[in-house]
Amino acid sequence: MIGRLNHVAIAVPDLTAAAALYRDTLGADVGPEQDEPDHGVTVVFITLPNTKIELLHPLGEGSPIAGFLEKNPSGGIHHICYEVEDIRAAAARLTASGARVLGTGEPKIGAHGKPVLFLHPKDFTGTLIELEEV
Ligand SMILES: CC[C@H](C(=O)O)C(=O)SCCNC(=O)CCNC(=O)[C@H](O)C(C)(C)COP(=O)(O)OP(=O)(O)OC[C@H]1O[C@@H](n2cnc3c(N)ncnc32)[C@H](O)[C@@H]1OP(=O)(O)O
Ligand SMILES: [Co+2]
Repeated sequence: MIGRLNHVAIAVPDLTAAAALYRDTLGADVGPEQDEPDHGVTVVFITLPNTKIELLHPLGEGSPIAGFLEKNPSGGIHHICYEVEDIRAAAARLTASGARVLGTGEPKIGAHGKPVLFLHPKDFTGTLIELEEV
């Protein structure tokens, strides 16, 4: 069911500083800041030869990553995103296996304009998993 690793997301306390670190210190290909109000975050994508890094910062009230940054004030790896061919079939299979699909269970459109869903970290070895339909 899961395919390629689409991205690894890092929550950061200062998005501009983190983007500059990847651009200037690590010499990476760093994209622009992208507000994603429907997800309560601002993101910056860093394109690597074999996958992407997604820098995340809270946007607005009630951001789903605010609690994570309170617990990890320096930032930290927030989630990993795997690609799937059919996100609704994947969600149904996962729910049937007893895993929790977060939110309403309906996919939202993510930062790449594709449907995404999230799986509860407590069901997957303490790791927040995002699925993106490609
Ligand atoms: C623009 C879209 C973009 C894209 O790629 O397209 C994105 O990726 S958007 C990313 C931001 N959106 C989300 O993360 C949505 C899904 N996340 C959530 O719904 C919450 O973050 C949730 C429910 C996973 C955690 O929320 P919160 O921290 O407020 O809840 P709790 O404190 O009750 O946490 C429960 C339990 O889980 C542990 N936890 C929380 N976050 C993580 C994490 N990122 N990785 C691992 N574990 C996590 C937390 O410590 C609690 O554990 P406990 O032992 O009970 O203390
Ligand atoms: Co993501």
